[in-house]
Amino acid sequence: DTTKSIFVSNTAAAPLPLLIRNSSSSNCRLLIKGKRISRCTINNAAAGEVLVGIESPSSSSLQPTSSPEQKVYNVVLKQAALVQKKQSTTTTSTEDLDMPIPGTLTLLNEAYDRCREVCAEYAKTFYLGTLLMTQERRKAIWAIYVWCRRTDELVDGPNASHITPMALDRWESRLEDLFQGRPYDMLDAALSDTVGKFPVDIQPFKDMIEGMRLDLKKSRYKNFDELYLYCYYVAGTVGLMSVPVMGIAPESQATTESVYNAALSLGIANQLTNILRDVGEDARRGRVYLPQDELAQAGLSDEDIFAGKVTDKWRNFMKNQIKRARMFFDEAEKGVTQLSSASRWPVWASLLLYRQILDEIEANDYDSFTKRAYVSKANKITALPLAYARSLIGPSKISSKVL
Ligand SMILES: CC(C)=CCC/C(C)=C/CC/C(C)=C/CC/C(C)=C/COP(=O)(O)OP(=O)(O)O
Repeated sequence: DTTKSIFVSNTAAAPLPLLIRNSSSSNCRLLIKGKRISRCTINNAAAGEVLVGIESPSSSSLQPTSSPEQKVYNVVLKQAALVQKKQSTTTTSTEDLDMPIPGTLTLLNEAYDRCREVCAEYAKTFYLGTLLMTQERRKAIWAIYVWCRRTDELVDGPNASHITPMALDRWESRLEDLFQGRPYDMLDAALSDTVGKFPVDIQPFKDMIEGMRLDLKKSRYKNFDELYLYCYYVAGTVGLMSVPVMGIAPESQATTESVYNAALSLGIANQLTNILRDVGEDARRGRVYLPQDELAQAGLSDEDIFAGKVTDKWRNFMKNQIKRARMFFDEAEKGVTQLSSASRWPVWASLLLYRQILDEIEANDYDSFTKRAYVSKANKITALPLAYARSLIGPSKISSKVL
């Protein structure tokens, strides 16, 4: 196994090595060639310096799930295996033989229609993108979106202050029921139908609920390990849920696992971006979703976050955090080309648009305390054709070798 060393140029300082090794090398980790997902640790040894260390598991994934990314990686493997199993049995699929009970089809159509409305209302750009997908796929994405939104609303919505861990347990048993074909309400029925049609595993859904549990009891993250796990729970899971529906291009030679790793990275990148954008808003709710050890290394404390002053220490801290979020976007990019052609455009669009928020944070001189970085309409409009152009590039033998 080879060890690659590339350089990240960093303001005026000399370039510092960014070590990327693959899984069997010691002490360094990143998601390499689809072998495993990883997360990066940043040490700001001195102002302006960044060392992005990427450690690898010291042993195989058969070991007990001790570290966060081992835990996450096992979910990736499980989901990838399910997709492969489904692919190998599709020729004998009984899907079309299922006889709908009279009346259920209309109800189901209504359920999907309601999901469509919610998606169109709350995620306009993404909704437009889903219209490019096949009918079956877009309905499935709407159903997944609506379930995620409802889950998120349990802890973030108007009734959030009354939410108890017990309510989340009930939500989880509803989830188990719908996966077994026993939906509780109309919107659940749409998802129940979706998970019967596509090889979606229940684990990412359960993990998202786990993320909500975590959010109820935790408002500080000791280090990036802890933050990474949180980001997986609340956003990486969405990537894993989406790929079986979006589909991998039939001509793709990338491993299923590598595509899932990319999807996971996009979720993590989006969530990290969200966190960096919403520092002030979260602080006003008493929450700091930033790694405490990295804050301390940068000479910052919670008090500085609550005071909300943009200082050089803060700017340097943010530069490193933004760099890390961009690395996750870069990893995600490698997987988008492997998706089925109609799914690539909306994914590129969301990637390009969300990544631009990081540019906006920079343009705001890192003031995420009083400003909410957003992408202007003009920038949105230019991103869409760019996303479209990129979506025309599909898997090639060369790119699959890179993965
Ligand atoms: C890259 C490959 C192979 C596949 C794509 C897989 C996908 C769709 C990944 C994306 C996962 C995703 C959309 C995660 C959610 C992340 C997130 C932080 C959403 C923010 O939601 P809101 O809080 O509603 O956002 P705003 O506050 O910006 O409106």
